[in-house]
Amino acid sequence: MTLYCKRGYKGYLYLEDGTLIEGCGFGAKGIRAGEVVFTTSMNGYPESLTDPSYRGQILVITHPLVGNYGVPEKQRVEGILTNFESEQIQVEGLVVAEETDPFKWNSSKSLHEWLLSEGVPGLSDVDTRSIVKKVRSRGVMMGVIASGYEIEDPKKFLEKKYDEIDFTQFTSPKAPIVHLGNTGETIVVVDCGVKHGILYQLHQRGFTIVRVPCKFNASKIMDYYPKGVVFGNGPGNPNLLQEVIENFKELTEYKIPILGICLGHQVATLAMGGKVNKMKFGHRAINKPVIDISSNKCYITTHNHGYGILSKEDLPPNSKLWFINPDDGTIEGWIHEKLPIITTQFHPEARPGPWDVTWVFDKFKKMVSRNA
Ligand SMILES: NC(=O)CC[C@H](N)C(=O)O
Repeated sequence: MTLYCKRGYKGYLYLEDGTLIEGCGFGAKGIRAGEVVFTTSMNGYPESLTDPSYRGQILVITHPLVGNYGVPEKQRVEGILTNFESEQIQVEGLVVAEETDPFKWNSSKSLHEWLLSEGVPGLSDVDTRSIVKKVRSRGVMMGVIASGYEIEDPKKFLEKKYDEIDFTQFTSPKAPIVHLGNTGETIVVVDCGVKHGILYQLHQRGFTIVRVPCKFNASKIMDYYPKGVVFGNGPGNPNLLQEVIENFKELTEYKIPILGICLGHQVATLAMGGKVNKMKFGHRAINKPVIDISSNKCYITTHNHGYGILSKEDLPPNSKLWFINPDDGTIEGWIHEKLPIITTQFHPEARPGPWDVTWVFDKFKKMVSRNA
């Protein structure tokens, strides 16, 4: 059967296990390598594609039709984006079953035009379910995506392994960035590639936010006289971030309230003596259940992680299990018993996803005012 490609060019996905998948190219013509991961989110592609945690990854969206509500114009509150998670597309490439032109009044461009304008290759008209089945049974693997080109020597692109690259060098700001609030209280956000959804939740609670480069040390952080510190999400393998882990440890000497989210939760775990390991294929979706052990309530939450605390034995000493994932038993959050530290592996800010757990930010605010 001949493939009709509406953008006029073909595309390919090569998987590390030797599989070659042919489809249609869209977005920018180009070839890129990355770890192939999938999300089962039904919506929220503007947020997912701009989430810096996806740096170094080729994202497969399992929802069968992507692009129908287009791409909005950027909107901001006090410099914080309210409808994207960062300034640019972060994924290395995008794979979908079908991409479509938009049918929405506030769309400024199509998914195709957006990828084109940002130089990101897309692949459509492929069986995304077969890719997911492979990734689920073999575990995540590296891949090469090509749009408008054939992949002649895929191995050439696969010399570097995702787990060995510190992607925060691409996603962390080079100098501090300030977003003013109205309470006079400052929170420092250690920004390894923080989602604007996290900044927005902090801003809504009145804090002035100082985003500092990922590797800022504890005394430089304390120079801002913060009331609390947030270690946010970010890309790649947390075990490579020794400097950030050391800074976290030093910061605990000040006994300042700390909230760790996703990569921040992993850094906190490693700093406090726990273990974080690679998962087989991770959690990426906007409908993942977590159980709050303290209340026995289940919440539906947003996830995007490929590493995690895989069992209770890997929790840091002196920490109390807070959230657990009932699907696979992995740890989704802990509370320190002696220091004011709380962490979540999931994303309490959602974006995209349900806002069931934004109360985690209220809990952090209470910790901050108790400490004031
Ligand atoms: N969203 C995140 O912060 C992801 C953390 C880490 N890069 C992981 O994949 O597990």
